[in-house]
Formats: sequence, C-alpha cells, structure tokens
Amino acid sequence: MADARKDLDALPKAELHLHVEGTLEPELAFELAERNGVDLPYASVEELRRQYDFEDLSSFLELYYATTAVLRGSADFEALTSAYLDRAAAQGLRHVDLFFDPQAHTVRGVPLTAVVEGVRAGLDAAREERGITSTLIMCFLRDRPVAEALELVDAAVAQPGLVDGVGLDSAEVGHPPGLFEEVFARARAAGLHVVAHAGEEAGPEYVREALDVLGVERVDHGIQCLRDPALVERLVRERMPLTVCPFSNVRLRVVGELADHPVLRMLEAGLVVTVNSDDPAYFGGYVGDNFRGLREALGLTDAQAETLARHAVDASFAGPGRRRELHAEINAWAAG
Ligand SMILES: Nc1ncnc2[nH]cnc12
Ligand SMILES: [Zn+2]
Repeated sequence: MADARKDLDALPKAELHLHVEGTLEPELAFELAERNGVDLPYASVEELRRQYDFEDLSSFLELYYATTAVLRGSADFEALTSAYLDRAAAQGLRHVDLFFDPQAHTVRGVPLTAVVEGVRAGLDAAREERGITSTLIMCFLRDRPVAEALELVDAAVAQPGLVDGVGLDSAEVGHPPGLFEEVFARARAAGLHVVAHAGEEAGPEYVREALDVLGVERVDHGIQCLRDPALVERLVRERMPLTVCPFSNVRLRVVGELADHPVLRMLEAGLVVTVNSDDPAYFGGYVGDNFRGLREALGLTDAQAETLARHAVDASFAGPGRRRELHAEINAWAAG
C-alpha cells in the first residue's frame, strides 16, 4: 500500500478518549470477581466475551455497568489502570487523558476516593516506570440526575488536584448537553478542563450545545457533525478537536464497517480529528489496533497517521513542555 510502511505501534501516541472501565478484559473481570466474592452471571471468560455483540450504545452500556461490579477497592482500580497502560504502552502510548465514571461506582457504595486513589496509583507508576504522562477526567453520567453531577463537581472543586477535568458520557439520545450547563459552569470557573460526548448517536445539535452551552475544549466522538455542513465549517474554523473512536463506532453500529468510516474524510476536510479506543476491552482493540485497522481498511498513510498523532498531542491536556517532547518523539518516528 502506498506510503504505509512504518511501524504504527512505534508511533508515539496521546490517547484522549479512553474510559478506564472500558479496559476491563474478561480475564481480569473474573480474577477480580473471585478476589471480591462477586458473582458474575457468566460461566467463563469465553461466555462473557461472547456477550460483546452490541446493537447500539445502550446495549453496550448495560454490560459495561454490570461488569464494573467486580471493581470494589482501590487495588482493583490500580490493577485495571496498570493493565490498560501495559497494553497501550506496547502500542506507542506516551500520554493519556483518562476518563472514569465515578457514579458507576459510588452508586454501588464504592467511595470516590478509593476510585481516584487506585487509578492515580496506576497512572503514577506508569509515569515513573515508562515516562507515560496523564491527566484524569471525571465523567458525569448524563442519564442520571443533574443533582448528582452537581454534588460531584462540588466535591472535585473542593479538593484541588483530585481530578484535572470533567466530561459527560453514557446514554446520549434524550439527554442533551444543555441539561448540564450549571455543572460545567462550576467546573470551568474552578479551572478544570471540560469535554463532553456529543454527536456519537445523537445529531449535530448536541455538538452545537456542547460548544455553546458547556464551552467544551474538545468534542468526544462528534462524527454526526457530518450531517451539518455549516457545523463542520465551524469546527474546522475553530480548530475544535474531535476524539474519534473508529472501532467503537463500528461495534456500536454507528458506522457500518471500518471501510465505511469517515475519519479520513474528516481529516481531509480539515477537521482536527484524533484516533482513540474508547472502551478497548469491549470493542476489539487498543489505540494502536485502531491505527492499524485504519491502515488495513482505509489505506491510512504514514503521513496521515503522523497528522493524527500530532493532532492528539496538540489537543491533549499535557502541558506545553510535554507537548513539545511528544512532537520531538513523533519527529524521530517520521524521520526513522
Ligand atoms: N462510547 C461511549 N459513549 C457514551 N458513554 C460511554 N461510556 C463508555 N463508553 C461510552
Ligand atoms: Zn466514550
């Protein structure tokens, strides 16, 4: 294939759309279930994996929330985070802005501090041992009461350093971004980064609302913007990053198959697209797998891969010095 020769796993990558709960591989789920005395309603790893045939976002979320039941204490969250970082490091991960869903755990009686302590321990170890940098983004479940999100954002604001930013995820249709205006206003006022899922299954109007009402710095997914040329023009003009997740879109039937995925057309249209894995344990691969999938299905060139990697660095919440280092690492890959 023309201009596609380099090792994509060696391309230094920043991942900007990664739910740590979505990295729970069936093997670890069973291990934690046993450790914590949690009964998983599946006989084996294979039987659990066989459930990974989703009709849409909601059918995925049902299983995703159910399997989080095995995560109980901070050691479980540390093991989960470290397992993700091991796998992603082998595919070139150098920085991650990592999402977690506190309400998926607090509703089961797991304290927020246990979740954050465990995830941070995994992130800190990866920084020391591998030089992988990170930020932590707390996502609100948009299909739960706004009052819960307000409580969480107030807790985050009261503990500076607990998290670096906030996001919005879960079942999208019927739960527009505007409902969370006050939550995001409080986060922004406290200097937290702000992102939101919008335009994954719901239409371009959700993307506009995320921009205009929530003031987001990036749009997670955002691919439904393609239904609105004026919105695409605006996103290009404003250089608004979109964290696109190709494998996820195929598995959740937002896109027919990978060969139909619009990510490279979006890139050519001038959109600041990035490639991410979303929930890699459920969707068939990690960030490097997504890049390699795009090469196989769409003929992603080395030059396009480099551009995608640079977009992710520029759109990341890594500091300016770290972003410069990451660009230098990409320069070395491109020159190699
Ligand atoms: N792709 C996705 N969309 C919305 N919420 C999610 N939570 C985990 N993955 C998600
Ligand atoms: Zn997501």
